[in-house]
Parts: sequence; structure tokens; C-alpha cells
Amino acid sequence: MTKIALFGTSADPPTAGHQSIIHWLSNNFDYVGIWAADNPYKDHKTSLDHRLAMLKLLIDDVDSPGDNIYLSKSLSHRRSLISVGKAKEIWGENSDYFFVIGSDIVKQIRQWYRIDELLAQVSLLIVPRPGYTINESDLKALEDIGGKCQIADLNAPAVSSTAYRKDGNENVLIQPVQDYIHQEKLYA
Ligand SMILES: Nc1ncnc2c1ncn2[C@@H]1O[C@H](COP(=O)(O)OP(=O)(O)OP(=O)(O)O)[C@@H](O)[C@H]1O
Ligand SMILES: O=C(O)c1ccc[n+]([C@@H]2O[C@H](COP(=O)([O-])O)[C@@H](O)[C@H]2O)c1
Repeated sequence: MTKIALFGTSADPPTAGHQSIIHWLSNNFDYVGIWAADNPYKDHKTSLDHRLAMLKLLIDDVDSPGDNIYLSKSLSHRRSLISVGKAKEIWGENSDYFFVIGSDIVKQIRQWYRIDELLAQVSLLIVPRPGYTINESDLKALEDIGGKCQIADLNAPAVSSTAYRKDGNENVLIQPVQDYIHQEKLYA
């Protein structure tokens, strides 16, 4: 069965961490669907169009021999259940869908919109994030509501969008994203 990884991010701005996840997904799945979306729990510091443009630069910079990464505005939705529905219009009902989250989201995701319906349609692929241990009790709570969880065998770097927004740490960004931010005078 075709394996599809789905990865949504607020991309405010996208970091070297997002890039290492996308690179790994590209090597481990048949297709990778990526989108930028507003997060209903957060305020964003720049427009969705700028965040999409930065995400495109980040993906263009990924060395992907399979050429299997799809950044699609049609997937962009603040509710991931809707994004998954859009993905199924692209890759069909008979593919195997893996919804990718960092380990910092494992507890929170239980509060997401119609989470039981989301979990019925995808497996969760959890990327270990430095500083965020994956607790058995959180995995069990997800399983209790129908979650099928797998842990990705990937060491993502200890970087975050917050480190750039709050502290201006440019080391968390790849050069093309830094250049775009300067050119468009974002996050000033
Ligand atoms: N370095 C990382 N390691 C593991 N997971 C990550 C990493 N960066 C982002 N993720 C995961 O990718 C998804 C999208 O992340 P998001 O765009 O919120 O980045 P972030 O750095 O967490 O942003 P912010 O600092 O604004 O909260 C989330 O599921 C998050 O857990
Ligand atoms: O569906 C939800 O209820 C929901 C709640 C919070 C976040 N999301 C999505 O999760 C993705 C990652 O968000 P973020 O801010 O962690 O990058 C992004 O695509 C959001 O739209 C989705």
C-alpha cells in the first residue's frame, strides 16, 4: 500500500528542524504532503502567504532524490481533520496515511478538533524532540481513543521557531529563509 506522510506546520518561520523532518520523511515514505496553516492555539507573527513562501524555500533546499515532496496550499487548514480530507482527494482512500507531530504535541493533540475522527483515518508518527520525553501514559491515552502511534527513528535538531521569534537566533534558520526575512522585512 502507498505510504503517505502528512506534515502541517505554522512555519512562523520554518526552521532547520522542519527541514530535517521533511528530508527524513522524503526518504522513508512514498509521498510527503506538507502545508502551512494557522494554528488555532497560537497568534502568528507574519501572514500565511509569507509563511508558505518560506516553507517553499525550505523544501526547494531539501535534497530529495525521490522528488516526492508536495507543498500544497489546498492542504492548508487550521483543523488537521480537514487537511487529511484534502490529502485523501489527492492520494485516495486506499493509501496508508501517517500524520506527523513532534513529541511536544503528544499530550495536546487529544484536544484537537474531532480528534477521534482524525485518529480513525491516520497513524500518528511522532518525531522525538529534544527536551520532550514521550510518556507511556500519553501514548496509552491516545490509544484509548483509537490512536495508532509510531515513533520516528530520527534525531531532529533542538531548534524551534520560537527561538527565532523571541531571541532572534538566526542559527535555527537555513540561509534562504534568512534572506527572505531580510528582503521582506519580516519579524522586525
Ligand atoms: N526540532 C523539532 N523536533 C521535533 N519536532 C519538531 C521540531 N520542530 C517542529 N517540530 C514539530 O513539527 C510540527 C510543527 O511545528 P511548529 O511549526 O509549531 O514548530 P515549532 O518550532 O514548535 O514552533 P513554535 O516555536 O512557534 O511553537 C509540530 O508537530 C512540532 O512538534
Ligand atoms: O486540528 C486542530 O484542532 C489543530 C490544533 C492545533 C494545531 N493544528 C495544526 O497542527 C499543525 C502544526 O501546528 P504548529 O503550530 O505546531 O506548527 C498545523 O497544521 C495546525 O493547523 C491543528
